[in-house]
Amino acid sequence: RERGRGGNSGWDRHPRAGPGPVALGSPRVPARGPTGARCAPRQEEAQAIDQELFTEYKFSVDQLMELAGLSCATAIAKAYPPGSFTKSVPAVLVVCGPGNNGGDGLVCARHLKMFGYEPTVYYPKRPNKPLFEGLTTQCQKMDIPFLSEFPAEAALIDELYGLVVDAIFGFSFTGAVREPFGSILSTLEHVTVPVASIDIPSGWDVEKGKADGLQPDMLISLTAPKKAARHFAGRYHFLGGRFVPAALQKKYALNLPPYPGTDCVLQLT
Ligand SMILES: NC(=O)C1=CN([C@@H]2O[C@H](COP(=O)(O)OP(=O)(O)OC[C@H]3O[C@@H](n4cnc5c(N)ncnc54)[C@H](O)[C@@H]3O)[C@@H](O)[C@H]2O)[C@H](O)CC1
Ligand SMILES: [K+]
Repeated sequence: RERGRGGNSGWDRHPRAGPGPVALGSPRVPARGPTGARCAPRQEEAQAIDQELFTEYKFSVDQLMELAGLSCATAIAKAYPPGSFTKSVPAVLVVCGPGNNGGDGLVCARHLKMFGYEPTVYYPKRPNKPLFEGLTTQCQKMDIPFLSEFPAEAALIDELYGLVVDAIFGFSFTGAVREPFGSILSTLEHVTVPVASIDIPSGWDVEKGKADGLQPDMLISLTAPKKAARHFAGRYHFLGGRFVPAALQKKYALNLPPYPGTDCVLQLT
């Protein structure tokens, strides 16, 4: 399947409410919306908002991760409904990293299973913490397989799966990619099935992006699109993580576009 190039999502210049289902293969053109919005947290700012949600607003990580992962599965179901897969089953490979982005991936995998997909998880570096152990057990108890090795060839991923979820790194990624994630990302850069990245395309500098790095077909920005999102050129850009209280949005001048109705995601492009 050819991966779309929808152009820069332009969310920072033209944020909008963009409800409605998406047909695979029909890239959407960003609508013109109100200008002057500023919803591009820098890396430290994204981390500060995250911390404030925990320390001042007394949310727990589990709560926010559940909402983040649910947003990701919901956005995926809108862009790639199970019936749009060309394979006999809607098989999805979810690649999870060592931090909270990886936790979002585990939650996303669980909800994808609930939505009728056949997710498989690859989770090579598992933190020794009850939260991640619990999320792993939940997936295992739901008959979600965990791979013991990453497929060596991109072609094998293309053959077995119709979609890859990139939950390797989020807003705390810095420096050069360390193994085993360097090899994993090199393989993922060559797959032809769509890649959906959670929060930030893994391996990208959180602010500057990475021109020769992973180029996902979908980006699900959580809380607010990060600075690097302006370099996203895939077809689908969604906003998820509808949990930032109005006062916090105001404090950081996030100027987020309104979510439609009771939806937990908003399509930006
Ligand atoms: N407030 C929200 O919007 C929420 C966002 N969530 C998600 O959490 C991530 C950020 O999670 P965090 O644990 O801070 O970091 P990461 O997952 O990005 O990664 C940290 C992890 O990665 C390792 N690491 C860092 N750099 C490298 C490198 N160069 N090579 C190899 N490994 C690296 C580091 O050691 C850590 O182990 C955010 O993006 C959202 O996806 C939460 O779900 C809560 C709500
Ligand atoms: K990611």
